[in-house]
Amino acid sequence: MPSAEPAPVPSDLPVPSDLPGPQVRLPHSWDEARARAYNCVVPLPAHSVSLDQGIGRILAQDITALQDIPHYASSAMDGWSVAGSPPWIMAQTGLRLTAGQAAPVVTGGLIPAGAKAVLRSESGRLSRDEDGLPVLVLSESARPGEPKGGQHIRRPAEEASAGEVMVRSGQRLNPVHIAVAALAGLDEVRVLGQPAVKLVFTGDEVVSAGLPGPGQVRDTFSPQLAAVVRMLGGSVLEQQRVADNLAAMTAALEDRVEDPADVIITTGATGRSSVDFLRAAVAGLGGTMIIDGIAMRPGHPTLLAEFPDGRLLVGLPGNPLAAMMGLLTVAAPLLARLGSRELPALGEVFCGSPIPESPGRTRLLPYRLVYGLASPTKFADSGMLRGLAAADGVMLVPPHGAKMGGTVTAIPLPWQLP
Ligand SMILES: Nc1nc2c(c(=O)[nH]1)N[C@H]1C(S)=C(S)[C@@H](COP(=O)(O)OP(=O)(O)OC[C@H]3O[C@@H](n4cnc5c(N)ncnc54)[C@H](O)[C@@H]3O)O[C@H]1N2
Ligand code: MOO
Repeated sequence: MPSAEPAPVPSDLPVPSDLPGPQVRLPHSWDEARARAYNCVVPLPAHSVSLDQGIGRILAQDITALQDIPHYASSAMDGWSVAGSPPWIMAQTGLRLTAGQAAPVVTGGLIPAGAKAVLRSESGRLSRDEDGLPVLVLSESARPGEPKGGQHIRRPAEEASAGEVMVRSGQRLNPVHIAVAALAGLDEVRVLGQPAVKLVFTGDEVVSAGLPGPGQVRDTFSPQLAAVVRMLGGSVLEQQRVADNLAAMTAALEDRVEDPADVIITTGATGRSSVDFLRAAVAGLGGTMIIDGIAMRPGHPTLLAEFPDGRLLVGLPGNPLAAMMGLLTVAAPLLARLGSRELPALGEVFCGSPIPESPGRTRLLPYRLVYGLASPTKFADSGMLRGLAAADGVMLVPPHGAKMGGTVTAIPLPWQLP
């Protein structure tokens, strides 16, 4: 007898589409999802790091000179510290000079008290006076009037006075700023918090080298995601591949002391079929969904969840372009807020071709600017990357489409930002 009940779905097979098609309303519009990702967290606290760890970080406190820089008068030339007019007799090193005395000095060396100038070695020569005593005289190559008062002496506080601000808070620190911090007398700098990110890639069919066989695909995430996450302000702690099963994903998402990530970004397994185990792993670890599906294409399965210990998870779809669009929509604002930065600015472009409606979803289309007009690139299906590689930005086409010549919002690409 045929049963009235539907046949049970074997647990190892994908459930046929209960994923959102055009008829299913996804919980968040693109704008809502982006705002939610920014607003669901607070900035990580500022902290002190050693100077070498400070490069590239954003300064959370002015760098102030702890003493005068330089803090003593020093010579800018190899030669002699001198007082009064030539000839000079040699004084004992370390003692105060009186008029008519000189003492040898090297570049950077301490200028003795009483010295009025430095005579560089080319401009002086050792000689003897009428009594046969050694004296320093001007050489033939000395310039007229040399040495002038204060010549070749680096005065104290010439570069900064004690207490003077040398680098302002808010500055992204380059290597020279770090050298200035050392000059100011600091051993550490206080910087804004920076989210630490762990990347977790799924896909048993994914191969990381060579040519993939039938049913396999070459990994397009590990070569690029860490770099893009860094451009978005995250520091990448590690990248990990996990097998396509619940236990492996659960283990990768568990909190570990040796792996203190603020944010975990996963790729793949975002579908709602029984083989897509990401949601099950999040639920099993007591996680809460903050964003579970976005009315956008590609990238609609992108999710954002929070674990009970405060760690965040961004789940990106496995399709390569969809993942990048999820990254720009959810990870970019999340990392910006955690790192105390503004919500990344959006731009506007003029649309170079009419784009038909697509009810219920925002389309994210990589575009190229041609004569000032933005035209969608080719090769921009969800599973492709060529279109994004060639793009000048990504257009946000609203559900009702766009007219040729009309303005549309555009997301700048992280690798094209100044
Ligand atoms: N019945 C339905 N099926 C699917 C729907 C739907 O609405 N109904 N949506 C499709 C869309 S849209 C997306 S996006 C994907 C999301 O799938 P997952 O996040 O579960 O991703 P996977 O199934 O693991 O992989 C999808 C695709 O991506 C390839 N992939 C994965 N990792 C990599 C990598 N490192 N490098 C290159 N390519 C990768 C993987 O081989 C698959 O081809 O679901 C659709 N299905
Ligand atoms: O919309 Mo899926 O997210 O095509 O890639």
